[in-house]
Amino acid sequence: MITFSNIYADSFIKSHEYEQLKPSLSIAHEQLHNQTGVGANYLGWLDLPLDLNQDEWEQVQEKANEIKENADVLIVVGIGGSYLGAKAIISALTPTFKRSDLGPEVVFAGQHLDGDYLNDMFEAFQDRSVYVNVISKSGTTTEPAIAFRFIKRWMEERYDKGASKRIIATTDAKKGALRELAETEGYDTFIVPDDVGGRYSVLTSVGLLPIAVAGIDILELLRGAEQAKKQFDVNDLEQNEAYQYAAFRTLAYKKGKTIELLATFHPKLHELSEWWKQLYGESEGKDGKGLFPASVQYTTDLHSLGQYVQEGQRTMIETVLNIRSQTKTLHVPSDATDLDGLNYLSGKSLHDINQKAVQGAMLAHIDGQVPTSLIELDTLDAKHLGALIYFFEKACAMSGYMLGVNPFDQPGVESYKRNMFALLGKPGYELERQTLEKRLWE
Ligand SMILES: O=P(O)(O)OC[C@H]1O[C@](O)(CO)[C@@H](O)[C@@H]1O
Repeated sequence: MITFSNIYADSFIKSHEYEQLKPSLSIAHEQLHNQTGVGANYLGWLDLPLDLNQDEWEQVQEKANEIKENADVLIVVGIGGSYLGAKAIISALTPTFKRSDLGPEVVFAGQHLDGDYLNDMFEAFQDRSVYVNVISKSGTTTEPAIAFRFIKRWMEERYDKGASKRIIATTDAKKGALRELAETEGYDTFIVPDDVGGRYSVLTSVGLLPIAVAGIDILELLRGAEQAKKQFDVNDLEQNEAYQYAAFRTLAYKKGKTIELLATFHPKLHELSEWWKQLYGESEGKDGKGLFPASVQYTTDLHSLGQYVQEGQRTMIETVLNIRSQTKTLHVPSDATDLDGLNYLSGKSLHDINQKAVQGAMLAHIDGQVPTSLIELDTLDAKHLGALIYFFEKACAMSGYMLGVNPFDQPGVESYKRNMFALLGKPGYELERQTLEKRLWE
């Protein structure tokens, strides 16, 4: 279902190096599965594919059905792990150009602080039936909290007391500002489990509700993850392709590479790259360590960043994420005049042409001394994406442990927040405000 190959990088990383990494991999595996490593309170994601009970799944699906019946639009309010997973799966599995007969459109808010975006949204959806899913595990994240204040007011102006029936909160089971607000307002709620961090939460109701509203089969997604769990929980480098990926990137880092580029050739995977960047960036980028996770979307970016990848500083590795087969594809028509010189491609599918671009780019980048690996899905569907989520999460946790960091915290994210609160004049930040303002230019 999912395969990983590092054969294209074997001149850069030799087989004895993988051999020598095996003890570290085994230790990381034991730490994860025996819950003896750092951050062991946040390992709930390891069992999500098996744990989601029938009741919970049915409640999510039932609420999704209600929204599908009554709404034209679902606004999902959240940032980071509270929206990236759902956005990734929905973009991958629904048509790029939305058709109104395909159920509610799922859109996102609260992922930045731009007022134009909210204004545009209110204008666009003024005459459409709207539901809102506000998602915040902590309940205190500034961007979604501010966006939700605006959206809540707008919903109340439109639906009066009926607004509370159209707003669903996904948050902590017991504590936090959003939990309190939801209880006061009488919103329906879903729970973010205590032991699952935001960036590992796509297979909880955080991701599953918006994904189900978009018409995607969430059971298939979970089945895919369950199958992946069997495959990627095996403590054996030869058998476990998630561990091979973790080993590849770990060894590349040890040999001085500082950037990992995730390259896709399918625009529908663009948002999945965004999800991947948060997963790896927040999990590994700490204590002065970690590969910087960046992404490119080919072939588009072969005409911009491709130049750098081919000939710029040799600091990166590339991980190509490819889809082997496409069910619906177009075939190049033949043309009597052949003025564009493309008749040599007549009858070929666009997918096959894209695959030649994958091969051509990989070989070129290998020649350009970029160690390149390949992750492949047989096809793009809910089951494969469920498996891919588990593959990346498992490889990320393993890489983090081998790197010697806590892959489940994100202390660095707090620094900008403290400064922003101080500069905004939040009570309690008076001293910091003075110091910061002195440092600012007039
Ligand atoms: O769901 P919350 O608590 O609003 O957090 C959203 C995101 O913010 C972060 O905590 C970083 O600020 C991420 O780790 C998380 O995914």
